[in-house]
Amino acid sequence: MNLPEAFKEKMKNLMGESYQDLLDSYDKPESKGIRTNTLKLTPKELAGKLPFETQGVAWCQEGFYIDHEVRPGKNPYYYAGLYYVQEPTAMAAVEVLAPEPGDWVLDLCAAPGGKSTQIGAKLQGQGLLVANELVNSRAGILSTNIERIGIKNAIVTNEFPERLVDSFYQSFDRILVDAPCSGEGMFRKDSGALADWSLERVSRCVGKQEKILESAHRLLKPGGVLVYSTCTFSPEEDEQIIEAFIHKYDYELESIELPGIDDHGRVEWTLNYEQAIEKTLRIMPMNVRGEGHFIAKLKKTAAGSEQKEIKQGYSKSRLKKASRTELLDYRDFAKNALEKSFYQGFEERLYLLGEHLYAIPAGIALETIANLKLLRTGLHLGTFKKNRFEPSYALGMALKLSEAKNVCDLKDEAQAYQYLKGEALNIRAEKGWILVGYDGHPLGFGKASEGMIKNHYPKGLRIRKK
Ligand SMILES: C[S@@+](CC[C@H](N)C(=O)[O-])C[C@H]1O[C@@H](n2cnc3c(N)ncnc32)[C@H](O)[C@@H]1O
Repeated sequence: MNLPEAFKEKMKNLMGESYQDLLDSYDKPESKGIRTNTLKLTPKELAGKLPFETQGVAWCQEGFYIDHEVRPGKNPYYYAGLYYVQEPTAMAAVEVLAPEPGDWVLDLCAAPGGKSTQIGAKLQGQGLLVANELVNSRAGILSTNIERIGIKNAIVTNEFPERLVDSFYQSFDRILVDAPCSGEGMFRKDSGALADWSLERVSRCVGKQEKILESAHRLLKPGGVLVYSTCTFSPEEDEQIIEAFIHKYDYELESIELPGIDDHGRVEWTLNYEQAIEKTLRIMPMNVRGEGHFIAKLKKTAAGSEQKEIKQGYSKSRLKKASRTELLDYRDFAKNALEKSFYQGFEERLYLLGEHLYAIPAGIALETIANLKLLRTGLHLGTFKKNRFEPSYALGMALKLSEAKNVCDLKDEAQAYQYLKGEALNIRAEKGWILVGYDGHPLGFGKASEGMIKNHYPKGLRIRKK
């Protein structure tokens, strides 16, 4: 691999004897992985269904290595949201974050959503996930991934991290900062990171990371956990930034124990020889089957001294509580198409954004999020069209087949592709909205009439060919 000279020189100076091992690792094939979506099934159930070989990932019970020839995005189970395609070492950061059902969790740099979907699965629908992404086009992809995985309790924002502080000052139990970085650990996998690399880029990344971490500090509850991760080797973006952070704010570094990874941050790569840096984790590609990462786990030991109140922006919000009459068509749909056990829990949390109906996550006060640029405010249930209610893709993916009254569970892969391509299905079913699934898991909605199921799979997601 053609590595930049300045990078090689820097790593040679830092790594000494093990430098050659790092160089050799670039000639090995990249590792590919998938992670089970435990909102839908167990790892064992998934492995039993897949048409390709899998091998467990030591540090993530839900993770599997797959052969580098396999194309996991080309399988109906992928579209059914049964797994997320994720590089195995990238699964480690959320294992360290270890969110629990009921937690309020913020993923500050979230797109395309590998770690957010992992957090969403660990929350099991309880608590709150705020997935934030600064770049608008990337935030759209994040939102679609969250929908495909079937996460009900997530808000997707498209903001500078500091803009979240007015709404969520010291609100989160756990925050992940999977920072934008110089990507040195991804050179094998991502030719863009290799082409863009320079020493100046490393310095620019440090500036961004410092700002993001400062916002994270203001957003985290006292006693809360902050996990910082990068996919780069440069000490400026790893050990040094964490050393400076714990010297500036009241945090303690916590030791990280992950099966299969036993390498730590280098105290000798810091500026002030902070011994606690040993508690951070380095994932180096010559020691582990996967790409390079750095992870630090920090506990906030004292409250911030700012006297900050959550801003009230309710009057500016376009989101409004839905009235009884506005909800008539939705209620008709819900009664006829869904099991009560699915929808009764969010009856009091129904909000309208224009013609779109959302069930916002429990515990969120509208005034706290009113001023934010929101891409998804919880579970998008559907859209009112000329006094009709049309269920959304997100709703289809958040349901179990057993929670819909009218269901067509396809067993044939060719028929599943027909649906995913946007074609009508020649199947006779009870008239009305019907949840179309493949092998026990939803793919999306259709509408049955006269011996046909009309396709309602979103146009933007349809696949062109098998
Ligand atoms: C390493 S990627 C995140 C990957 C993601 N966590 C995942 O697992 O799929 C970093 C993200 O930070 C975003 N970003 C770039 N500049 C940023 C900034 N100044 N503040 C916050 N996020 C930023 C990038 O657009 C990118 O999506």
